[in-house]
Amino acid sequence: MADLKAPSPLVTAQGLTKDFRGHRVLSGVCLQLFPHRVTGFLGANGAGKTTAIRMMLGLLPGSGETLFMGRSLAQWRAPAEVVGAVLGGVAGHPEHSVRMHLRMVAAGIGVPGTREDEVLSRVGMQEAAGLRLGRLSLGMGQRVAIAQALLGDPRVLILDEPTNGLDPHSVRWLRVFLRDFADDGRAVLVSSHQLAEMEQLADEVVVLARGRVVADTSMAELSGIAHGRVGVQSPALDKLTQLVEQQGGTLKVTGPGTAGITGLSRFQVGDLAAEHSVPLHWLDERLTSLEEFYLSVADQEFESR
Ligand SMILES: Nc1ncnc2c1ncn2[C@@H]1O[C@H](COP(=O)(O)OP(=O)(O)OP(=O)(O)O)[C@@H](O)[C@H]1O
Repeated sequence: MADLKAPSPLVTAQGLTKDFRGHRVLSGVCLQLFPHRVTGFLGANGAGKTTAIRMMLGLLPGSGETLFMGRSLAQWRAPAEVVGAVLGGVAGHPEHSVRMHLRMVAAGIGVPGTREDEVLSRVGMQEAAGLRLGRLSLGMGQRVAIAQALLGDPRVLILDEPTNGLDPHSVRWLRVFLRDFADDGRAVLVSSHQLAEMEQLADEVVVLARGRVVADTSMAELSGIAHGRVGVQSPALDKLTQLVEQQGGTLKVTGPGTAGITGLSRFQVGDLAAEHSVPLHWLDERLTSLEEFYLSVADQEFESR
């Protein structure tokens, strides 16, 4: 039954597909971003996260579609009010002060006068307004990049690997900041290949492996699977669900063809599947990390192509 209270997504990306020189790097990627939610975009280096994010923002051509509150970004009169993006550190003239830089970006996107001080205070950088861009530490540069993304007061924030190179203090700050931003009814997409960090940052998670979504679930569910459930991949999950439930277990679908099972051991699940001719493409239990989980699924995906 449909959940009547489920909020509508602020962002819907569908069928994102991209080839680079005849090589497919994204295959039909779909994801949704919801208000009040921090969604993690998790995948190893080269999985396709940056490509997908750039396509969503209209910075890279390809097939598929991304709608922000029902419209493509190009249809919005003021896209900076819809989405802010952090795609690496702050890019500007190294001799410009932080304030000057933000003022110039604000003028470029049609944001009036004094908003730079407001966004600097949002990221705790009021004191740094007079510093030159070229003298900022990595962590400060990241905060200024976030301040820049906030200039248009966007409903959605998209950050590509924002924790790269950050010290633990800055990562903690980012967690609190993203939580506050989402609590205000906004949506966040944050990509990372660092699994432990993602577990702290995100409520929902979309796992990308070799250009495909291999899991789309809550972080709690994924952590549960990774840390002590039986994970399965099968083209016959409906039949497997019935069998598992008959045996007193529970099966939760976590992504295309993947699921987590509780209440049965992997031996029981394997035997049950064999007895009823349910094909299993992957079966594992008590994985120690999310990385093992998604690499196992990715390898299975890759081999079955
Ligand atoms: N401009 C390009 N030309 C050719 N291949 C590209 C280009 N950009 C990305 N790729 C390839 O596309 C694949 C996905 O890259 P992408 O940068 O999207 O991955 P990622 O998940 O963001 O990884 P990372 O964290 O390393 O940036 C990789 O195999 C990469 O080599």
